[in-house]
Amino acid sequence: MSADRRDSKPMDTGPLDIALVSEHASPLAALGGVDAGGQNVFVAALAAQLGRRGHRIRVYTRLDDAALPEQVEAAPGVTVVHVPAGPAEQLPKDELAPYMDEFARWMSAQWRREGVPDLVHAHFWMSGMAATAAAEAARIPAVQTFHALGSVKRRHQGLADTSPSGRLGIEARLVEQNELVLATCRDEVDELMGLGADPDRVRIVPCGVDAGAFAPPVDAGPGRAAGEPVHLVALGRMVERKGVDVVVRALAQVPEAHLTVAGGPDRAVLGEDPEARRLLALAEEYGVANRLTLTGRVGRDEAAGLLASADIVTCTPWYEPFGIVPLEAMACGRPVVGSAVGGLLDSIDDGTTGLLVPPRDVDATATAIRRLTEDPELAACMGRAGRERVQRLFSWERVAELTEEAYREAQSGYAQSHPSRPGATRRLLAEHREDLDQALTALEDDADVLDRWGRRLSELLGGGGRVLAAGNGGSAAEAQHFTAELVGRFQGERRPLAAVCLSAETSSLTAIVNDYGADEVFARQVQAHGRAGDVLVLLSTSGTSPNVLEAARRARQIGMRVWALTGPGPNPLAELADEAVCVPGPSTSVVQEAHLVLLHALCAVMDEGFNRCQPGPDTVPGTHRTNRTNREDTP
Ligand SMILES: O=C(CO)[C@@H](O)[C@H](O)[C@H](O)[C@H](O)COP(=O)(O)O
Ligand SMILES: [Zn+2]
Repeated sequence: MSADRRDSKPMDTGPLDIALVSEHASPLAALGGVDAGGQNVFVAALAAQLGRRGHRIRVYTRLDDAALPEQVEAAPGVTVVHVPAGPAEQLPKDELAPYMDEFARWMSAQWRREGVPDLVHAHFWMSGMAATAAAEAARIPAVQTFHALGSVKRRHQGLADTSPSGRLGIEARLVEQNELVLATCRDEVDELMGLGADPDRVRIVPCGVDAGAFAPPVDAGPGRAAGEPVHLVALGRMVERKGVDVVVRALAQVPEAHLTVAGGPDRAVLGEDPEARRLLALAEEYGVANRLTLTGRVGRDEAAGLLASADIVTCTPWYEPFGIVPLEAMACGRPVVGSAVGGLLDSIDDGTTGLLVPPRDVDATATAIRRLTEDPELAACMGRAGRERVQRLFSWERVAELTEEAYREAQSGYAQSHPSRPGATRRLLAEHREDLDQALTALEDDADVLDRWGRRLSELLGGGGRVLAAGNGGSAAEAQHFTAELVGRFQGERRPLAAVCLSAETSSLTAIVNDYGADEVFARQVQAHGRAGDVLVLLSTSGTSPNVLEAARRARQIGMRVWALTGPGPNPLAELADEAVCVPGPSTSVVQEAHLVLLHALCAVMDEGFNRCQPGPDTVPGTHRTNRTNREDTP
C-alpha cells in the first residue's frame, strides 16, 4: 500500500495490508499437516483468520527448499512469500540470525515492487530483527510477538541454552523499537517489564486453539466404570523441562491411575531417547512401570483423540512461555492439573477448569490428581467449564480480533510519534541507496569482463576502429553519454575517438521508422556504419526490445563484436550478444544507474590502456577548453 493511500485512509476502519514475518516457522507446514511447532500453527491460524476478516496478509518466511515457489496462496487473502536469505535448505533455527539482514533487504525490495504494507508483525526474535529494519526503511509501524523469550530460556536452561549469544540484547532492543509488543500471557508481560518495556506499549494476545479439531468425545458414555484405572495423559516434547517425571513420581501416590505420555521421537526410536529412558527408569524405581505407557510422536488427530479419552490431563513443566496443551485439553472438555507457571497461570482457571500446583512439586501434584479422581463429578464439571472458557477466550477468531485491535492501536501510536513524516524523496533516497549498493556489489564478479572490454576498446580505437552504441529511452541517453565520453574526453586529455550513438541520429531514426519500421532503426545503421572487428554496445534494461535484438543480429552477421548491458539475466539480448553484463537490480531505474557506473568504469579502463599505448600529446591539431577556464591548451 502506498504512503499516499496510507495518509488518506482512516486509522480505525478498512482492511489492512499486513506483513507477518515468521523466519523459521512457515505456516505452510501447519496447513500441510507436516510436523509443525507452535509458531507455525499460530502464524497459520492468525493469518487465515485475518484474511477472513478482509485484510491482505503476506507471510514472509525463509526459503528453506530451492524447489519452493516464491509465492503461495495459502488461504483466502493470505499469501506466503518465501524469502531467499541464506542457503535454500533447512537449517537449525539457532543458525539463522546472520541471514536476517539479507532477509530484511529482500523483503524491503519486494515491498517496493508489490506494495509497502501498513504494518509489519514479527514472530520470534530473529523475525523481529528483519521486520524492524524493513519497517524503519519503509516508515511503517512494527509489532512483535516473541512466543518465547531468551531471558526465560537462559534462566531455566543455563548452559544447555543453545541460543546465539546476542539474543538477550536484541530482544531488549526490539522491546524498545516496536510500536507494540504482544505478550501471550501476564507472566510474559512481567518478563518484558524486566527487559525495560513500557507497559503502555504491551498488549496481551494469547494463543488460540481449534475447538473443532479438539473436542470432547461424541459418545462420552457413562464415564469410568468402578475399578477401571484413572487415565492420565501428558502430551508434549520429550524434554526434561516438560516435567513429566513429576507425574511419574506422583503415580506412586495414586495407585488407581495409569499415565500415557505422548510426544517425542517416533515410537520406533523412542528407546534411544534419553528422556524416555530416564522416565522408564524412574517408573521402575517408583514401582509404577506397569502403569506407564510412552507412545512416542502422535499426529494432531491422534493427540486430540488421546486428550479426549483422558480422565485428567497433566501438564507440569518447570516453565512454559505459553503452553498449548492445557488449551487443547480444555477444548476436549478435560480437567487439567498444571504447573503454576507462565501461560498456564492464565489459561487454567484454578479450581474451575483445573488445578494449579507449584512446579516440580510431586506431593502437590499427587494431591491434585487424587482430588479429581476421588470426585469425578468435580472433574466433569471442570471439563465442561474448560471447554466453555476456551471457546470464550482462546478461539482463533478472538485472537485475530485482539490482534487487529492491537494493529489499529500501533498505527495510531506510530502516527502520533512520527507526526512529520519526511517527504517521499528522503524515503526514496534511503531505499535507493540500498538497492544501488546491492546491485553494484553483485557486479563485482563482472569486473574482469569490464577490464577486458576496456583493453579491447583501447586497442580497437587506437587502431582506427569504431564503436557504435544504442538503446531505447533512458538507455538511449546512456548510449549517447558513453559515445560523448569517447568523441570528447573522459577524465584526461587524449585524441578524439570514433564512436557513434545510433539512437541520437534523429533524421536517420525517423526515416528508418517511417520507411522500414521500428525494429530496423538500429540494424540499418549498424549495416551503414559497422565494419568487421568494430564493437556494438547495446543497452537494454529488459533485454527484450526487438530493435536492439535486431541490431545485435545484424552486427554479428557483418562480423562486429556485440557487448550488451542489460537488466537481470537471463534475457534474449544477453543470449545474442558475444558478451553481456546483466545487472540484478530490482527496478529499471536502478539498472540504468548501474549501467552508467559501468560505462564510466569502461571509459576509465579504456583511457588507461589508450594512454599507455599512445603516450605523449596528441598529434591532431585542436584546442580544448578546461571545464573552468578558457585557457587554451597547446597540443
Ligand atoms: O528510462 C526509462 C525508465 O527509467 C524509460 O525511458 C525506458 O528506458 C524505456 O521505457 C525503454 O523503452 C525501455 O527499453 P529497454 O531498456 O527494456 O530496452
Ligand atoms: Zn530512466
